[in-house]
Amino acid sequence: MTAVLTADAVTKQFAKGDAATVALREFSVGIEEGSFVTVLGRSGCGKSTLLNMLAGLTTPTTGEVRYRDRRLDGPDTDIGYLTQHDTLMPWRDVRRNVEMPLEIAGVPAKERARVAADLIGRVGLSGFEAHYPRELSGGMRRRTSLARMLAAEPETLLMDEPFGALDAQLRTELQAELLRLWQGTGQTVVFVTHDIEEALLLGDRVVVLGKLGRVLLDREIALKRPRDADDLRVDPEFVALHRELSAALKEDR
Ligand SMILES: Nc1ncnc2c1ncn2[C@@H]1O[C@H](COP(=O)(O)OP(=O)(O)OP(=O)(O)O)[C@@H](O)[C@H]1O
Repeated sequence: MTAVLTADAVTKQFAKGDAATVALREFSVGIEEGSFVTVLGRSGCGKSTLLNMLAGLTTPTTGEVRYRDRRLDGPDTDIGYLTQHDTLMPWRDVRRNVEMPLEIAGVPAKERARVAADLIGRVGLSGFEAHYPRELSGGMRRRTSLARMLAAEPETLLMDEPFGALDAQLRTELQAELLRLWQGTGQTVVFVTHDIEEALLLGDRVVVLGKLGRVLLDREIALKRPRDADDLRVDPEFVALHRELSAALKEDR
């Protein structure tokens, strides 16, 4: 098994005036190529800080992050990042938002339009190409962001509670869509969530974090795919895993 993305004893400390906050202490992980890893943890345990470091956006205070055989010390076009909050350009419509990474990469206009149309269709937004972000619902904005991230064809996707702000029904829909889009691509995904069910529904492996990013549990999830949220809830294997993860989270008081 090859780890494509690794964090080796990373510590992140933020300084503010004379005070310092440690967000993550001596954290290590190896993410296998092609796997879907969910990182589960309570608010404030350092999940976003970790993802920012895996994205090359934040430099660790000590330790290092490596992508393939190189040290990551800045953003990398092989790594896509879907943040918690919308970062769509308000002055660009859906099509032009999705085309943005392709524009940056210098892809010719015709090819950009073709790729964007295909992705917009795949995330279920056909007919909304000319809508601006303010004219879309929260779920549609998330879909646009997802399409924009996929347009760059990153090998690795980092996702920070991307569906956290959505209602339960929409969330289930987007989780299913994400799995559909991911399956068979060979892309590596690191998906951060504070929701046990989401972590189990999506992941091949769940890493449970406690305070300061302490690894409370690192568990393979062998539940059969495709996974359906309604079926899973009554699956004894899922129920047992849910209990195990819930106990791990409680352990960290
Ligand atoms: N830029 C920053 N400056 C100072 N402290 C920070 C900064 N970013 C994060 N922290 C601190 O680091 C800790 C971890 O924050 P982080 O956002 O990584 O947690 P999280 O697990 O993603 O939380 P949530 O689930 O609420 O988003 C917190 O104590 C936070 O206050």
